[in-house]
Amino acid sequence: MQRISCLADLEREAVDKLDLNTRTFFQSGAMDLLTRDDNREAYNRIRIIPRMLRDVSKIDTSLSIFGQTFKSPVFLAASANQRMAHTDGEIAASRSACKHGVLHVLSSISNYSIEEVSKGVADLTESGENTSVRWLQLYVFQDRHISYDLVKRAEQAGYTGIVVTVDTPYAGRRLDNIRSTFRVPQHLSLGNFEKYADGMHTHSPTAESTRLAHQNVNYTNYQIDPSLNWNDIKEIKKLTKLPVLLKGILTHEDAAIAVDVGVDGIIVSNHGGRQLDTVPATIVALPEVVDAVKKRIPVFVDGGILRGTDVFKALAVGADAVFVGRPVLWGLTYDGEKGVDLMIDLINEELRLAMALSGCIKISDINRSYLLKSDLYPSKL
Ligand SMILES: Cc1cc2nc3c(=O)[nH]c(=O)nc-3n(C[C@H](O)[C@H](O)[C@H](O)COP(=O)(O)O)c2cc1C
Ligand SMILES: O=C(O)C(=O)c1ccccc1
Repeated sequence: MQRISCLADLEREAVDKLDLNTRTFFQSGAMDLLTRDDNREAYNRIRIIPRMLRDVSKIDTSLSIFGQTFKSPVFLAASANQRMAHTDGEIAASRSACKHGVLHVLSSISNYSIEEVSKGVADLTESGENTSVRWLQLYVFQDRHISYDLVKRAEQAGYTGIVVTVDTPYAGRRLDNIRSTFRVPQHLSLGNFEKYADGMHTHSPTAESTRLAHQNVNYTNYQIDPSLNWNDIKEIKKLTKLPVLLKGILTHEDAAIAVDVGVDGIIVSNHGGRQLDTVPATIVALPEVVDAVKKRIPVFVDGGILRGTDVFKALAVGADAVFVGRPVLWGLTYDGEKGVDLMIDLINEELRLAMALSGCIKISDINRSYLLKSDLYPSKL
């Protein structure tokens, strides 16, 4: 077997290992996969303009967000059901993030619960050598009490941010999942909802949706509330002192409203091309969001990031940091926690090299002057 040299190698190895059901769940995007694939192709169309002779013998990839410092700007995105990739699932991903000094976002639809993941990383933080920074990704369910309780549980379990996903009032139409009749394996449950399966919560995502998920009925709707709107975001802001971020913003208009209602951060995302097909690639949508936000709150981006140069380009446009989604699943599938370690090491090494070869010594050095201007789409402006 050849050595894994980059995240694309890791993807190939992982895809070879997975059964059709899981592989299709991980790889799928909405309809014709145009946005999923465009996320990657749009990075390929951007050229980096390098500068020389700047003593690049020491490269510093550290940064700070909401007062917390990180060793690298490549963070781990939330994805549902990570135990489908490896039995250690979300705990393995979170441990790997912790050891590498990067952020981990736990999905609401995780197999291990909010509390189990906190316990699962506790030994790493005891020595004081590592700090574990975890945010909770929040789906707002029709039974609001459940979502609000998840926020409280996250606070109590030491999570330091709430990421509200706003692009999923309904699940996108993922044709391959429909064709292959996707199912969540019987032995997996949704860790966060076990305590609500008591008959009191008629819309509990466990009471109904886990059963439905096992039967392949409406698998991703999970009682997510399609009535979610800006007033709910204000309510969530009142509910918690933690920073509240919106994930799934793609326009300067929504970015401006988000800042106005007091949101603490924006993740420019099209859900890895899994929601509305034919929306723009996220690196194309990013400039107008960055320009609208004017550095008042941090802006992040995800979708299609696979190489150090992709990270460099996103930061050059103005993202504070990026998230990788599927690469976490490829790492987990390949070798659990060690596979995620490998994924993070590879992309960080590529980022360091991209910085050195373009003459950027620290993260704050990276800006739009390192990109060929004509490659930066004006978007719809
Ligand atoms: C299998 C899978 C499950 C996902 N589950 C969630 C989820 O539960 N909540 C959420 O906000 N985003 C979810 N996402 C979207 C990711 O957070 C992220 O936006 C996307 O994967 C980024 O694109 P990338 O995979 O190209 O890096 C999921 C993505 C995948 C591939
Ligand atoms: O598949 C997804 O992208 C996703 O966000 C999701 C949401 C609910 C249940 C399972 C997956």
